Amino acid sequence: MLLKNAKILAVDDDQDVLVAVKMLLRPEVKEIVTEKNPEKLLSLLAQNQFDLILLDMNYKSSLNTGNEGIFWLRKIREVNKNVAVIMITAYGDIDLAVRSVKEGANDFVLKPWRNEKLLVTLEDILEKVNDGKPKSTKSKSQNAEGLQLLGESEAMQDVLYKIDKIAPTDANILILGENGTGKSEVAKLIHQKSQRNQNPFVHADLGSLTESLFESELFGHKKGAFTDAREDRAGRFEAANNGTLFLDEIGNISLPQQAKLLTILQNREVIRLGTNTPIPIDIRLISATNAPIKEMALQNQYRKDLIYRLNTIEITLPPLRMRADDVLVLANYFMKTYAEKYRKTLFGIDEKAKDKLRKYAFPGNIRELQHSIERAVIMSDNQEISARDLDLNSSIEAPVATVSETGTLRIDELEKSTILKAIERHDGNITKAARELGLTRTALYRRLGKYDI
Ligand SMILES: Nc1ncnc2c1ncn2[C@@H]1O[C@H](COP(=O)(O)OP(=O)(O)OP(=O)(O)O)[C@@H](O)[C@H]1O
Repeated sequence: MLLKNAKILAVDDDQDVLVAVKMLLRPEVKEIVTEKNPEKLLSLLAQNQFDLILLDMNYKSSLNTGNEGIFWLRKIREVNKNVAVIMITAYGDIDLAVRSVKEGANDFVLKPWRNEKLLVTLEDILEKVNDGKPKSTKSKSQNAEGLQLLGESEAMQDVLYKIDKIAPTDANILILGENGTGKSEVAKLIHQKSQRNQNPFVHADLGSLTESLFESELFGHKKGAFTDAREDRAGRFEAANNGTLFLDEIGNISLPQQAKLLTILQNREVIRLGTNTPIPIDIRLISATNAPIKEMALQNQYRKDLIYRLNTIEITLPPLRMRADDVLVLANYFMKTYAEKYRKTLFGIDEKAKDKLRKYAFPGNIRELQHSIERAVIMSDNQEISARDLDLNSSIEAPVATVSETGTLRIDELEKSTILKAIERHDGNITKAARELGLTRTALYRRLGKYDI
């Protein structure tokens, strides 16, 4: 169906939103009806044949949890399975919005929206509903540049869907997840799907910066500002101007560093070391950490105001052991990639090897799986990877064994014991232990510090 033939209902208790929708849609559609009170939804549906409903997720009169939106969505679906429903939501409710799509909404738009974007969304949905194509817009995992984020598990599909929705906005994003879960890949994908994709994507690993290097790396310096400053140099913030700055390992910085970072983010300008001239910066900020920064904030180890700045939208990447559906998908993908690299003729993974992979807890997550499969491909003499080719640390098979009485995974314990065993196996050789764990040496050293090993 074409937008100009559509009859649309907009329900929102914010009169300003309704006026804006009316002004935008009146010249574009056959009819636009607006309603402030969601209680009137059902009678409106009984009297009219709407093609599409724009439905707010929050109504001020009731609890502000967004659940009212889902409540009304269900009511609509009880009486009409076909009408297209687009939820209107704020950044803070994005998880609920993703849930609403599972509950039968066709899509959601984030407030405040760009008018052209809203019109395109409406056109797309109306066209799909009319064509009888699947109602919800399932996420594509690959972008134009070919960066591939695989994952068929529900958790990963949610993440991919969220990425599609938030990438075009300029909102700051905080990515949480254990090591090797794909945080850097997600950051790159968001950049590539954003409107800044023609501009730089700059990665700054804060975990590997010493106290003295922190400022000059991030903010730049003037020649002579300190002993080693042999020439003027732009920092990562400047390098990322008009593009995206990815601050990795954001949980690993000291309180004074947090304060400096916060100032830059608030002022949106940097001052190179050794100068007094502020340089304006226009960046989209993506940060990532495997540290529990919200808990750290409760113990005053992390600044709440910085978390607030970094975190307009949060994406949590689940550990691989919680995404059983993805293990074999990823394993097959890595097998093909490495078979090509090492010129091996491999057609698959045999049943015993699959079983071994399914049972293993993967403390190093996707990175560990990737390294294990690379090794297996090199080791393999047959046309399939066999269990023998997979050198997994059998002592940490069966993740159930690590579940505590409260039902939560004791990840730290699991991680610590895995590290200790790897170091023991390699007679204290950190490089070899790091390789086995699928970590960089720096990352392993950080963990040694963390666990007092
Ligand atoms: N969904 C995915 N599909 C395919 N490959 C993936 C996926 N996620 C991660 N990878 C691969 O797994 C490896 C680890 O990913 P990445 O470096 O993004 O993890 P990370 O969470 O940033 O790790 P760290 O916290 O240690 O920096 C990379 O080689 C990446 O290409």
